[in-house]
Amino acid sequence: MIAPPPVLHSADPNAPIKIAARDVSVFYGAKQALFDVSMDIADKTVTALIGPSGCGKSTFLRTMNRMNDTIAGARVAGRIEIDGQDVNARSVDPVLLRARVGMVFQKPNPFPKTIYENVAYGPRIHGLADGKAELDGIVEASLKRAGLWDEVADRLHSAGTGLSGGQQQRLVIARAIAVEPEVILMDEPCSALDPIATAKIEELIDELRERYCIVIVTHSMAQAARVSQRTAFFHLGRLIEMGDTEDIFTNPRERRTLDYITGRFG
Ligand SMILES: Nc1ncnc2c1ncn2[C@@H]1O[C@H](COP(=O)(O)OP(=O)(O)OP(=O)(O)O)[C@@H](O)[C@H]1O
Repeated sequence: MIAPPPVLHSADPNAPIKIAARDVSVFYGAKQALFDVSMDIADKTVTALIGPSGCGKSTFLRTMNRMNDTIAGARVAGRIEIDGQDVNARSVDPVLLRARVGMVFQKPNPFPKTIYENVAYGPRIHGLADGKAELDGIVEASLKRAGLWDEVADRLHSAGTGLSGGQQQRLVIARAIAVEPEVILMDEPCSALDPIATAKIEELIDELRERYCIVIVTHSMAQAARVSQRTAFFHLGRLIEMGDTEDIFTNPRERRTLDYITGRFG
């Protein structure tokens, strides 16, 4: 049997619940991809979603900021609350929701604009800055928090797409941070990166959890063990079990979880 990866950080049992999902199902046309998923996600914690390809991790992640709304034929049933507010309520503006619940994708996707504009765009359209000096301050603070400032301070007006893959991913994280999110969703944020860039993003995720609720989809169990405090294991569209990362990797309750983390399938 393959030994489970060592878990680096333990969960805080007192962390308040930020996101509550109840009986969430998702359909793509006639096909049901997610079945009655219920889960509480703690604030200021990194929660990893793991499971074999096609098990519904990304689909579930997208329910939290209504990104499934953008997929033709997708339908979400059940309830997702963030701080007690139903994210699917008619009164919720999905654009504002996606600022509160930012998202980082597998492939870095900076806008075809300068580094400065990538970060300034969101605060500008959401009216978060009163004048140029304040906007400059937000750009600098966001790039610093994303661990990128020192590498780009002297070229803020060059293209964001000219950065390395790892730098672009940190730029995208700075862009998400700039609009003062509460939650950051990450869908395999390191899968297009080399090991050094991956290590930097993982360090950053660990720093960011002091301020944000972070949910990360990852194919790498070693990564889940390194960055998360809570882990949810999905299989065939169902949540099989969720617990402290340490428990999931050392003492899972379910046979399917054990088989997955020990590499018997996946
Ligand atoms: N836009 C879509 N249209 C139709 N079916 C979809 C769509 N997106 C996902 N699915 C299907 O829904 C199921 C869950 O997919 P999802 O991408 O959520 O899984 P995943 O666990 O994130 O997979 P992976 O690890 O491969 O990214 C799969 O059967 C997939 O084929």
